Amino acid sequence: MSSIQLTDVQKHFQKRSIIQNVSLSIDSGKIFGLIGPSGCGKTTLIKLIVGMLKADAGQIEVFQQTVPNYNLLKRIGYMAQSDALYSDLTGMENMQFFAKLYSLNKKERDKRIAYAADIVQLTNALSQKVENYSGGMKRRLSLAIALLQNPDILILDEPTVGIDPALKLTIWQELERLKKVEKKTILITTHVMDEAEKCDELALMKEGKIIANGTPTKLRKIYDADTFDEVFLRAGGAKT
Ligand SMILES: Nc1ncnc2c1ncn2[C@@H]1O[C@H](COP(=O)(O)OP(=O)(O)OP(=O)(O)O)[C@@H](O)[C@H]1O
Repeated sequence: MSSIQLTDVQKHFQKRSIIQNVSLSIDSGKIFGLIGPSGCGKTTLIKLIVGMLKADAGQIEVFQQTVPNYNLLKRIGYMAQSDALYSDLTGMENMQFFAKLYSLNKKERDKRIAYAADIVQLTNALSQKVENYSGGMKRRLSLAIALLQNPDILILDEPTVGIDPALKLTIWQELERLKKVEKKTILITTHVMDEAEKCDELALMKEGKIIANGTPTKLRKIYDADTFDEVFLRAGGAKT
């Protein structure tokens, strides 16, 4: 069953067509990767799914409900590409703020904050002000906030940028666990080709269109490529 369904979605910015007739179905309980060159429209597509942008044409449904829909907000955890954090507050204060926004009660709040901080290994840094965090720490805090409300769908825009390989591994292990054990649906954008390999399904975007989709194995076959770097380069028209 699909959690996210897009039908002929279009979006323009100042008469420039950014998303062109995109149709896509994302199954429940899968990790779905959106890949493609910088500027191809991945973030725009994600913002349309979250309901932060309105499509000019087409239909977007999440759990069979048309987006935007207030009831869906609680069911979607969204991690944006640019961190939306309060830099003069501590990590803990940021987490508390968002947990209250999601209407979690005190007991749930404490439990979810402890869980999310542990996953991104920020427990010991929660008393520091965010203005003193490194770029990677801010990304980790943003990811923790997306995990806070225990959403059915996690939408993560380049979640592992600036995060070291060991922690990246931990985060991927948790994403796998969330998928397998908690049956979450995870939509992720990435430029990192070894992460693309870890997704169950992928959509390859170019200039606002989805030019191929399927499992990593299928995409490698389509582009007659051994690695995902090759898929990416060949899809972009590069001669390899
Ligand atoms: N609010 C906006 N107004 C005008 N143009 C925009 C706006 N947001 C995005 N764009 C343009 O839309 C195109 C797609 O941008 P988008 O951020 O969706 O790409 P992306 O694939 O996520 O890129 P990256 O991988 O670099 O994050 C770009 O050319 C960008 O400049």
